[in-house]
Amino acid sequence: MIFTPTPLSGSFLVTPRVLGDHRGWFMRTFCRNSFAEIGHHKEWVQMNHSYTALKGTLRGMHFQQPPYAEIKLVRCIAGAAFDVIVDLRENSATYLQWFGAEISASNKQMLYIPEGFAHGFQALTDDVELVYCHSEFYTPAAESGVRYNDPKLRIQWPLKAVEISERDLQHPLL
Ligand SMILES: Cc1cn([C@H]2C[C@H](O)[C@@H](COP(=O)(O)OP(=O)(O)O[C@H]3O[C@@H](C)C(=O)[C@@H](O)[C@H]3O)O2)c(=O)[nH]c1=O
Repeated sequence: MIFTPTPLSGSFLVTPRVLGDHRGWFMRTFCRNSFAEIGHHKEWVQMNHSYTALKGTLRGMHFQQPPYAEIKLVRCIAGAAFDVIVDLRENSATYLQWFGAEISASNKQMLYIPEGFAHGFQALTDDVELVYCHSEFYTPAAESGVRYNDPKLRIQWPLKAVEISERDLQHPLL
């Protein structure tokens, strides 16, 4: 597994080692020993899976408030997505900066998102499926978000945003 730091400290693009043979391929998507290299020691307590039908659909930007802040490990298993994180750690040198990367079923990359970040994505194809590992339980009372088009963030989404949920349109501006 290769951990490539993003410009936002503590977050990584994770490239699994794909072992191919005449049957197809095999890869490890999480290993406690490998992830210890980047200081990950928490347990995953929830795994989620979402399906997004239409290209251009945007979900985010989501996070949970402390004490339910969570680490997420996001992987795309069908289609492709532009995955985005925003650093919301007030004491961070990259506070309010964003980072985005294409994750897809074909590049098999994952994004490791520490606590203190908002996360969202835009579907780059129809029929996008994401799977998530979470270090905290879903806690509706702690759910929070920032607006995908907040002028203070100026996230460069690759496509016109469509099919945004009512909740995501209502997130407060920074
Ligand atoms: C996240 C979540 C949602 N739900 C419910 C709430 C709602 O009825 C339905 C759909 O939820 P949402 O509209 O929040 O789904 P979605 O917009 O896909 O939410 C996801 O967005 C991306 C960007 C993330 O980072 C994820 O952590 C998660 O917040 O599922 C759960 O039951 N458990 C969960 O863990």
